[in-house]
Amino acid sequence: MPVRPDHTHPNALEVRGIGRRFGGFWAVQDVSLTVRPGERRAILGPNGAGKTSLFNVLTGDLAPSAGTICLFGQDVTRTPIHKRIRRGLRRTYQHAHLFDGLTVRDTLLLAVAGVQGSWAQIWPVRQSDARRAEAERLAEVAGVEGLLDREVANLSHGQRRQLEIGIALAENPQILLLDEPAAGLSPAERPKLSALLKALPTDVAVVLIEHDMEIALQTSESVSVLYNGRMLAEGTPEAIMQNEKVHQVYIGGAHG
Ligand SMILES: Nc1ncnc2c1ncn2[C@@H]1O[C@H](COP(=O)(O)OP(=O)(O)OP(=O)(O)O)[C@@H](O)[C@H]1O
Repeated sequence: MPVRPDHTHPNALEVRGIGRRFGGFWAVQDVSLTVRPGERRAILGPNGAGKTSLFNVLTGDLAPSAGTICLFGQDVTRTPIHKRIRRGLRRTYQHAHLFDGLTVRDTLLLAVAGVQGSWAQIWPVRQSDARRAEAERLAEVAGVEGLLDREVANLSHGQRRQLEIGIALAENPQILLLDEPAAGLSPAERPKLSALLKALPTDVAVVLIEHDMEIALQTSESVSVLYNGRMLAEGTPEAIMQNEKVHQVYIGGAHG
């Protein structure tokens, strides 16, 4: 029988002593972190700090070499991706996973129907008024409501990133992991993404990997800084801005 996630638990995500080794090299080492329901947390760190590897372990894309992961108090360290999804965890990737030949509306309808991966290219989704309404609601949250009939191939880079966030919000996730949503955006597209992140539903915990310091600090209430696979510092955006160690390895120009 499926275990129902307890979404009233004080911690949406609890990570203890997580490590991930590639051969003899620890890409992530002894990382612990707690995220409350609805919290907005940024993960910063220079190139190669271990941010994406940590995300991959949290989602189940990669198995950890050490440590435990709990979602709403339930241990999911060895739980496969699709079951973590059922427990309310979603992610976006650094490089968009979208199908160019579909319209924005069809892309969101498929997400609402729970159709994922390459099935989305061929799956005949049954449309109902409820599904159409939900797809339109997601388009609005993601700021692509004016583009519903446009083919994905004809979206700008920024619009694709917004659509990805809309997809990730289908079926009301409780924890959203966003892997560099601002990567590759033009300076003009960045404020729009920042506004979209700030306007995400307040009950959804958002963990965001971001190189753009301004976006990360503007949209988050807490920040974790990784360096060489380890947690270097944690705190409010203000505390992180003033942290000497963070200045040395990250703000001081070490990031790419
Ligand atoms: N599959 C892999 N095999 C071997 N080493 C890997 C693998 N994936 C990541 N690494 C190494 O682990 C370290 C952390 O990489 P990771 O991509 O997690 O860092 P990151 O902080 O996300 O970097 P970036 O900001 O550049 O995306 C790097 O040294 C990387 O080369």
